[in-house]
Amino acid sequence: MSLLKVEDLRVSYRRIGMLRAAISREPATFDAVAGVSFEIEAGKTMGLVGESGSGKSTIARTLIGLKRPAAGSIRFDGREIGDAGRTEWARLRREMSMMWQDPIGSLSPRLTVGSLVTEPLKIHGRRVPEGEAARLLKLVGLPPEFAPRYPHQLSGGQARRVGVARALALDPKLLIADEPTAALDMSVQGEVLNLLAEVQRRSGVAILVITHNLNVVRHITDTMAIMYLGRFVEHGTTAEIFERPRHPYTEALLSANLEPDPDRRAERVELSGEVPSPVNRPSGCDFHTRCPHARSDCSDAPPAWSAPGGHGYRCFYPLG
Ligand SMILES: Nc1ncnc2c1ncn2[C@@H]1O[C@H](COP(=O)(O)OP(=O)(O)OP(=O)(O)O)[C@@H](O)[C@H]1O
Repeated sequence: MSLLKVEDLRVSYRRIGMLRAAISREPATFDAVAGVSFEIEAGKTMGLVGESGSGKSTIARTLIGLKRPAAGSIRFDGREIGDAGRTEWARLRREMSMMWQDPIGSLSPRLTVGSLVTEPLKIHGRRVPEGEAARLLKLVGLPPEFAPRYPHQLSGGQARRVGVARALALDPKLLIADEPTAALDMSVQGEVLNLLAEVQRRSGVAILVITHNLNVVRHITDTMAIMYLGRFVEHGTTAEIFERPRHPYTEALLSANLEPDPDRRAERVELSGEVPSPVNRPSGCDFHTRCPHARSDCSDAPPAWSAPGGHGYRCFYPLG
């Protein structure tokens, strides 16, 4: 059974310029997430990939209850949570935890590492057992001597480790990691990804990784989805998508992000044009204005979602 099941999720924001919208009779809101469906099984890792503004953080904020869905369903551990009230969220926040971007900035500068990692227990009114800080630090490969230090005394990689320890303090079922390797050197990036994989093996936590870095996705995820303008353009197992991308946008991202493979994808696919805004979607396929393979009818109507054998994509003319 899936731990998290999201169906046709829509999340909207108010447009800027309400008065203009009112006069021109445009809708007052726009969909930053426009009908997204996915599942994550217990103990598995999914990657959510897309350029800035594609809606990744909006999905994360909705999953953890900071934003209400406009429509659709979010089932977590068998229960609908899209309409959960305050009391239920108090419980859910113990079971879903979020690792924010910006390792050092997201840690309170006045608390020691020891207090930071045990703080979630205190917030949820739990007793902090003797030696708990040392146990949590050990879980993320830091010695107990780190407990009295302050965030500004940590390197980027150590701050990430403290972020992971803090996120695991309440033994959550789902961990949402927003750009877990941002601003880290390549070698430290690898360490943090290995740490997440190791922590998952030991605790069985499911992980949703949000990133624009395809190397991160390739390294640790089982399944992945590629977002464009608030919709999935492709979704499937990570192995399948890397082996055989079907959507031209996925192909372009793969060719831009990864070391070129001399045998297969030697050519880099350059995308032309600006990323459109979800406030003013193009007609037809969202991607046709930048697609190197677009044909004249791609602007007529939006393509439907096809999912032969479970590997889904949204394109009239998928790659072979
Ligand atoms: N509070 C807000 N009010 C209005 N529009 C917003 C708000 N937050 C985000 N948006 C818009 O919603 C869309 C999706 O933004 P979102 O931050 O979810 O994208 P993202 O993929 O997470 O980007 P990034 O990688 O930069 O964090 C964008 O068009 C953005 O401008």
